Amino acid sequence: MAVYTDVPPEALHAFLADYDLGAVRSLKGITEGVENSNFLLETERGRYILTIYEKRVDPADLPFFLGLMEHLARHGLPCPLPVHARDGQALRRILGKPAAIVSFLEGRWPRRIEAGHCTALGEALAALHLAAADFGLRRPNALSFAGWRALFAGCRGKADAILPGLEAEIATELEELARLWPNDLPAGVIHADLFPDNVFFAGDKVTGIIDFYFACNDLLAYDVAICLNAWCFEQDGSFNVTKAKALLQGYRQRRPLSPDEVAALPVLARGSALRFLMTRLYDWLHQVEGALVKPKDPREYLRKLRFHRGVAGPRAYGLG
Ligand SMILES: Nc1ncnc2c1ncn2[C@@H]1O[C@H](COP(=O)(O)OP(=O)(O)OP(=O)(O)O)[C@@H](O)[C@H]1O
Ligand SMILES: N[C@@H](CCO)C(=O)O
Repeated sequence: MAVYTDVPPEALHAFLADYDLGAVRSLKGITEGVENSNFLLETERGRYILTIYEKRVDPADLPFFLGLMEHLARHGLPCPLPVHARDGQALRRILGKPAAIVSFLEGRWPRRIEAGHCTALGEALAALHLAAADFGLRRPNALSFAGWRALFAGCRGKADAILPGLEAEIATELEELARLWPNDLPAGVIHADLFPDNVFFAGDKVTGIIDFYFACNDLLAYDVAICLNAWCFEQDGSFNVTKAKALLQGYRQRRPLSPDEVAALPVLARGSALRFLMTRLYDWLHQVEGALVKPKDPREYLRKLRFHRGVAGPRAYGLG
């Protein structure tokens, strides 16, 4: 459930008075998502999403996120287009909190992932990387090594309650990855959280890419590795090489991967698995009493991490 802020009609009317969106038809809270409050807003002009940014998003990052969505949408990517108020600003305030209105995107995220979704996803991801190449703002990845170490420090002495030996395993992994991490691969703006619930489809066609609130500058192939983790494992934990092959083929059709990027995939996939293991572990161990959001299982990402640690090389992902 992600509606943390209640919007009384008077507040909505005062807020919308600064836009050219016509009269309000309805405002409905959207229960999916966890970070922000999202509403489906219908006005005389059409359908929009109103997002109120809650505590976990740093307001200083919002110009990057909104600017990136606008840049990508203007380059033909199916991303939310921020709506500017009459003063020219897309980032405004409602009830004392930062807020923005963006265009509504059609389609549904896939509940059952097929290889065809993975091909289209790969193409869309490569298109995003290419289109973002001339985006002017920068944002370092807060969830890279320093971020992982900070999360780990916050879990010290508690991780083994989830699985005996987990703390030592993470400590070793952090050390190994720091030693193996490639620093000279092509870098640029990445989405960094392109999970199935952030990609809308109509059939096999991508109609929407949302949730840019982890986007940042990092290695482009790291974004591919995030998608391998999020899209190519089955419910029973097995890795589906057909889906991985489809994803990589789709990506490479638009943006070829260099031999060094291919060779680095197992390490990047380990790092990406560790990133989601750490955020999930932290959230699991710091659950707020009475919170409406059920934390996601960190063990899913531990299993993925172990899989990538065990692969002999990039051939495991269907690359010849
Ligand atoms: N532009 C859009 N068009 C259509 N639906 C949208 C759009 N943006 C968001 N939604 C809907 O709102 C839901 C929540 O959005 P989102 O995933 O961005 O929430 P969040 O709380 O910011 O993120 P998180 O997934 O990290 O918790 C989505 O699953 C989708 O149903
Ligand atoms: N996609 C993340 C949560 C939101 O960023 C996860 O599955 O852990």
